[in-house]
Amino acid sequence: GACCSYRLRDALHPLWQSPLTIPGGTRQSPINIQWRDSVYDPFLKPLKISYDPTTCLHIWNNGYSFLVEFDDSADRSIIVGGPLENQYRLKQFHFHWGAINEWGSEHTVDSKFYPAELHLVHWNAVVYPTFEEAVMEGNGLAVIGVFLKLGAHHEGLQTLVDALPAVKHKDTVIEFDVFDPSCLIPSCPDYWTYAGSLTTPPLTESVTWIIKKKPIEVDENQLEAFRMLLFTSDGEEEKRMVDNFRPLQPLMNRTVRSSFQ
Ligand SMILES: COc1ccc(/C(C)=C/C(=O)O)cc1
Ligand SMILES: [Zn+2]
Repeated sequence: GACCSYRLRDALHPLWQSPLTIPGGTRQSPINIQWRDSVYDPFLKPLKISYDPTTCLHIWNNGYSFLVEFDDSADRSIIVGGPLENQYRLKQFHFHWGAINEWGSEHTVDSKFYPAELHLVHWNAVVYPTFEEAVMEGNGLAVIGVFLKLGAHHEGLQTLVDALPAVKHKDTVIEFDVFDPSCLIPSCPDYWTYAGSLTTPPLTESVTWIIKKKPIEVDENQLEAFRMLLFTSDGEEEKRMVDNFRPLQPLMNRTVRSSFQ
């Protein structure tokens, strides 16, 4: 008789019970950045970062990471230049990290994981009226990725680390009203850039990624502070917030460009 066709279920990721791969996705993130395959683009501009520390609002444990959110009702904290055609407004930043220092970043460089990765999420308020709409558009978002490596104590990060016990549980928030995220971005101007996606649901293919070549250094206590956060709400059985990174996605028909030779 007619053989029945089996539809393989999309592999589900334990963290968010959503498919690991977006059906038909051609520009998913994160990816491995093979340094020797990246192409130097002399037309790439320097990235210009202008943040107003007083736009900082609060820190929120959303059950997947901790987000530091900003007032994006005006062009007060913006980035422009680099691969971008418009200026983009800072909305929030967050991190991804591992249970141990051997892994934790989302992107890898020549298949090497860093213990953590910072994402500064910006949206194109020149073209789109709201963040939610920009999330759905190919040129809607720009995310700066910064690798964290184990090393010296990071003074600027410590003010953030000191606030984390107050957002230990999912859905807790603490006011955090002056912070300049540019202290978390290496002064070295070198970056890679490629067209990709969000790495948590809705996983939309709306991100111009700008991945800084140089990592920042943080110490063991600071990484451990991330690992004492919880995925779970107060009163639930405690699950440590660790390994909140998405698996690597296929490069498909994409080129990673570098701003440096
Ligand atoms: C509209 O809902 C959204 C949820 C998450 C995100 C981000 C910014 C995800 C990520 O960082 O991968 C955007 C919109
Ligand atoms: Zn992220």
